[in-house]
Amino acid sequence: MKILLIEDHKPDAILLRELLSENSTDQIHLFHLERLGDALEALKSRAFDIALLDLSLPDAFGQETFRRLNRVAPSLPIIVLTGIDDQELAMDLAQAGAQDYLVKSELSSGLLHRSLHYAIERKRTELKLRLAATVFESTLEGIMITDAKTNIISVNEAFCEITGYVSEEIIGCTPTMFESERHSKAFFRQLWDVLNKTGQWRGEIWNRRKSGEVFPAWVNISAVPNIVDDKIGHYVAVFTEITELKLSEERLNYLAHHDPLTGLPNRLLFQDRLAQGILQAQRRKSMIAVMFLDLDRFKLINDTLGHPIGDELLVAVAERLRRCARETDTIARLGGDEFAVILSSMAREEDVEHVAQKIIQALSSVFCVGGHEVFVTTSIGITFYPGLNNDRSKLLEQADVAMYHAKKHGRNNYQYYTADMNAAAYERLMLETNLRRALEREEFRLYYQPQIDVQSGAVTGVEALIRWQSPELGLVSPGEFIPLLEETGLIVPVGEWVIETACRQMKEWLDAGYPSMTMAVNLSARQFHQVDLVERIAQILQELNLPPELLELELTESMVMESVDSAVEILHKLKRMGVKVAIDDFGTGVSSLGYLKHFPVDTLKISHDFVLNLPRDSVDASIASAVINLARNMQLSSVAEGVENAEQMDFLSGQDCERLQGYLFSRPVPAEKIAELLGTWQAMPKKSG
Ligand SMILES: Nc1nc2c(ncn2[C@@H]2O[C@@H]3COP(=O)(O)O[C@H]4[C@@H](O)[C@H](n5cnc6c(=O)[nH]c(N)nc65)O[C@@H]4COP(=O)(O)O[C@H]3[C@H]2O)c(=O)[nH]1
Repeated sequence: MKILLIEDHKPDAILLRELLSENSTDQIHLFHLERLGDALEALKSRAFDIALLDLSLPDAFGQETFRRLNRVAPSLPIIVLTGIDDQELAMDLAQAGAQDYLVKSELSSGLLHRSLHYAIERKRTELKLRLAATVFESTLEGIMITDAKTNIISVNEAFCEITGYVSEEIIGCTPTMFESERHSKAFFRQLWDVLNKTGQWRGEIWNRRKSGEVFPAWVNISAVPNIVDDKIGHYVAVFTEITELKLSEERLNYLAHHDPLTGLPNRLLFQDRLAQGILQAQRRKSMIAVMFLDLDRFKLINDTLGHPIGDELLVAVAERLRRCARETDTIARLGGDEFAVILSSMAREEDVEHVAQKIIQALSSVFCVGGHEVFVTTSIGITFYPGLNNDRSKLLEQADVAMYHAKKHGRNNYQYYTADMNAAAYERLMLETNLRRALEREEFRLYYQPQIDVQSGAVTGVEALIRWQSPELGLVSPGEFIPLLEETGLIVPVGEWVIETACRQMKEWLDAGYPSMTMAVNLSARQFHQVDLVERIAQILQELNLPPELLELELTESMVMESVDSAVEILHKLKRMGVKVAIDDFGTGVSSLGYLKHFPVDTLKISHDFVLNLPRDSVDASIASAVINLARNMQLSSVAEGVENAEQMDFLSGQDCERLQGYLFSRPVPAEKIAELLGTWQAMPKKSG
């Protein structure tokens, strides 16, 4: 024990030293100083367990002596040494924080040792309590302490702040004063059960503030046993208010289920409501209707007036739609300009007709958006549950298919899903529906198949071949969807996308330092006769700063023969621009060789139908060599496609076909693979011979 003795009276100091050394079980280190100033200085560099302080020193006297020492060392226990007449003063000092006082004339060794131990212990407890009180008052968590009967005996400042009461209004009451009525009796029963069994309960409780507002808090309640009998003496509840947390949780939840633009439920919430609606319809033996709406001409408005106006229009449409349905119905925005409605608990099918008409009517009046007056109409598809097909997962699809029927029926009308929209017709319609969206959703991909120059064995060109990466159907080949694109006219925008994407790709390869190659792109009949085709191509090439001769457009004979005059005109325009033209599948069509000389084309492409059985099939062999010869004589290039084996390759290169294309060299592959191929191909030996 390290003791600081501050005593100027030498005999007293000697006496104390002697008493301390008597009967001591502790190791005593006594550090004796006669002046307070010296003691204060010593405290700066040394630590002591306790101080024994005489109140009359040469440089300090009375209460002041204690106060100065206590101020400098507030955690040091101090025992005051007094004379017999100073007892009153000593008691005052005990009040001010001294741990004990000893009358010098009454000192004994035992008393001194007991007092030292007691003083040190008391100071330690006092410091601990003071720390606990500081924590209690300064913590951000609200703390409430009750007795065993749940009468509140203490609350901290934070608790008052959270609840809005002052402590006097709370003390003596029970926690029921905060009840929010958000929890059942069973909830509290279980809380008490757990608390009494385990001594602790943690969870979320909604309470009520003085203002009446309810708020959520994370609460940790501990049962504190009495020291004496180990029975529960107090309950301590610590409250962390989580209103902010709850709000952000609710906000996140809202965002996950709503369309941020219109505030309407999104597809996820729609599906959820649909599932609930179906269950309810089953229970109540009632009916629900699902409507699928798409705005006619929205894309046009969006493209011409810009996206911000398009967005404004969607918000206005959502608002009008909201007014057409009841509280219990759901109106959702599925994406883009597509909306869906669930009409719940319908008594009769005719009710839906009424709503559909109301919607058409509501949207038919002019919209004023961004200073523009615009008109939109809507096509609506309707289906029912229970209905023709009780497959719940197909309800939205059925309404979607019916909506396309409405579009086909001249838009601005509604159609019910009917049985004849199923099976093949349904499949086809679904395909069409999905194809319509594929471009917007960026589901088309271009694959590239290399063309090998027979002379050098190098890749001198690629053919761009479209694929559709459909989320529902997987990777679809063009044979399955090009005819439908043609039929619906969608081939025009899709074809333009193909040209642009292929050109961009070529530019990328050139910029990356690969040798320049021909990019062959298929054109469809409808695209070929598109009025601004040549201008569009010129624009794309110019924008990308690409040499036009690197683009080779593949046409079929029938496309050119369909209307020869206009075809010749277009071909001349392309020729003037410098773009190359190949006749695909040459020999399979109806072209008269006589016409060929009028057509400014650059390449004849031999169909894989003729390549397939080379060289054994003598008819195919003579057609293939005739086409190659014809090309050579007319100074045209020749390409054979569908080369799958070495015999075919040998025959064709033997006939001096210029370029070969087929699985023997590579299947059509994504662009990255071509880059890889180009890296290795140049080093490959020439294939023929
Ligand atoms: N059996 C066999 N087949 C081979 C071999 N090498 C290549 N092929 C396939 O033969 C087709 C050649 O294209 P195509 O005659 O222009 O015939 C194309 C073309 O007419 C059309 N097409 C493809 N992409 C487009 C496009 O972007 N626009 C238009 N309008 N039509 C396209 O779809 C047709 C089919 O395209 P794909 O399915 O990609 O089929 C491609 C290709 O994958 C081989 O060694 N053996």
